[in-house]
Amino acid sequence: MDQLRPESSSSSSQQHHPNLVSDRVRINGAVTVLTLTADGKLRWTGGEGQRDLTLEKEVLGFAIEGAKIRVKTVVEKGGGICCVGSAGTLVRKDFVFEPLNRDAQVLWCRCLRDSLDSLGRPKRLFVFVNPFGGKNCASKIFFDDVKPLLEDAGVQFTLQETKYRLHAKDVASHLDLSKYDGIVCVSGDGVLAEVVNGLLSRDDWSEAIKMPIGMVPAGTGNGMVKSALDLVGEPCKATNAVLAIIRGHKRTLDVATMVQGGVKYFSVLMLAWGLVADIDIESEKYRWMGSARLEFYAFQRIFNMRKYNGCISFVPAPGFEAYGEPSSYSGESPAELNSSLEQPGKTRRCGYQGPDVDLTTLNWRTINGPFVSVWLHNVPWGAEDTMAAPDAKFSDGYLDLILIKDCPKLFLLSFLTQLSTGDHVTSEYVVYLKVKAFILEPGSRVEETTKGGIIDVDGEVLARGNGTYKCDEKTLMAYDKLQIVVDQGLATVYAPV
Ligand SMILES: Nc1ncnc2c1ncn2[C@@H]1O[C@H](COP(=O)(O)OP(=O)(O)OP(=O)(O)O)[C@@H](O)[C@H]1O
Repeated sequence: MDQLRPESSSSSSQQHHPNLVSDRVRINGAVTVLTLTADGKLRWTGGEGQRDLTLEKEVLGFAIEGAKIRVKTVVEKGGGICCVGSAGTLVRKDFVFEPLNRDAQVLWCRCLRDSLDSLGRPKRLFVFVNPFGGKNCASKIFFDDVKPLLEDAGVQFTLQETKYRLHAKDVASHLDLSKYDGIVCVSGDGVLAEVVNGLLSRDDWSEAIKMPIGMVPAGTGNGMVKSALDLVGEPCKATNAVLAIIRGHKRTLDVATMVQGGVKYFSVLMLAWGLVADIDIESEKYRWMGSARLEFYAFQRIFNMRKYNGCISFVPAPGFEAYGEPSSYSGESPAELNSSLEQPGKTRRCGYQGPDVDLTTLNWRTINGPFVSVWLHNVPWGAEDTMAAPDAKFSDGYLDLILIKDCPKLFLLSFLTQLSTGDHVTSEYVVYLKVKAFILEPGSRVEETTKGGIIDVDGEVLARGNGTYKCDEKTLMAYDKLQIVVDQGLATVYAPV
């Protein structure tokens, strides 16, 4: 047996990679040489010439079956060791080999185990499944696509179906995180936002928020997972999303802290006020239409275009200082913010209180309304078919602001159709810039001054003005001035790199 000692991972950067183990084994009844290299390649010669599997990319795990070893892999249909089908689609495929004696089997298992362990993949995951997200198919997605891959990879998981709104937040705020390597949301963006809010509400928030969060698309929007997969050109499919989690690659993600008085909310995806919020939230009336409700209601909003009074102030990112008029900080002073929850009789504040920056010293700019649409975005995609902010980055420390002050009604048609490509931001009616901090002062509709608008954050209603859809429902914040500051890379998500 040509066996070499396992070498440190630093050797993987060398050009010639020594073998961890190389030995004669039986594959499909024929004896051939199988080699595991120190750079993580499993290589053999079969009937069709030399074959190889990359541990990092294709191998999920392995299992002992009598004298054989079954290697669980995922390969592209039409490539790798699978022969038929359309390229780009990932399929599970087993590769079975039989070492020629018991000692060799033990050695193969040890080397495969050590190699897989050195990849730093998660071993224990806490999985949320929202059975009512999207088209109510999250449970099916979990059992058909997620569970088999986790089992192939030997990942232990604890499954929690969400039973009510904010259930994921409640669980994340109390979960014993020492038992898990990551949290997974088989859901839309709403549950992801709840998990982030739960983690940041804990006393140990600074450690808790480092817990990697994985996303599997099973909601209506799925903007975060679409953004993560699209960055590397992968399709927004459950299999690709689960593989990103199993492989354990991570990215940091900016978190926006929204504050109004003593009330806080942490956002990871977007804030919309005006056109986009109205379409997103008010189209709920037509939920029975399925996804067509958005287009249907968008037409109503275009031909009956609303404008909103109000004002926005922002701290521009370097290079965007020319937008708006210079102004000074008009939000609550740090002292005011602190005093709002520190009165006698109020409970002790726990959890993250937002970034510790002196907003009064920053370079504020202001734009006065009316506005057709105000939209802040943290990542490029707001939904699988909506590239809201093509220049947005996961952790650049800024939110992308997409602003329409005024425009012809018919422009909104092209605006909405161009959302699928991101071309809308190049329009003469759209202002597109990056901001570090933001103050929204939402006002009434220009045409019906007794009515206000809706503030939509990560797909949920943060605040509703008078006379809006479902305006009697309680919301976390009032339809009033609110302040947003971005924390660079505060959260961590599983994402292919
Ligand atoms: N069992 C439940 N009953 C009612 N609401 C729930 C339940 N579980 C989760 N939710 C709520 O559903 C909301 C949306 O969840 P999710 O993120 O999965 O989907 P989405 O894409 O954001 O929205 P959509 O519901 O439109 O698909 C979240 O606010 C969450 O709190």
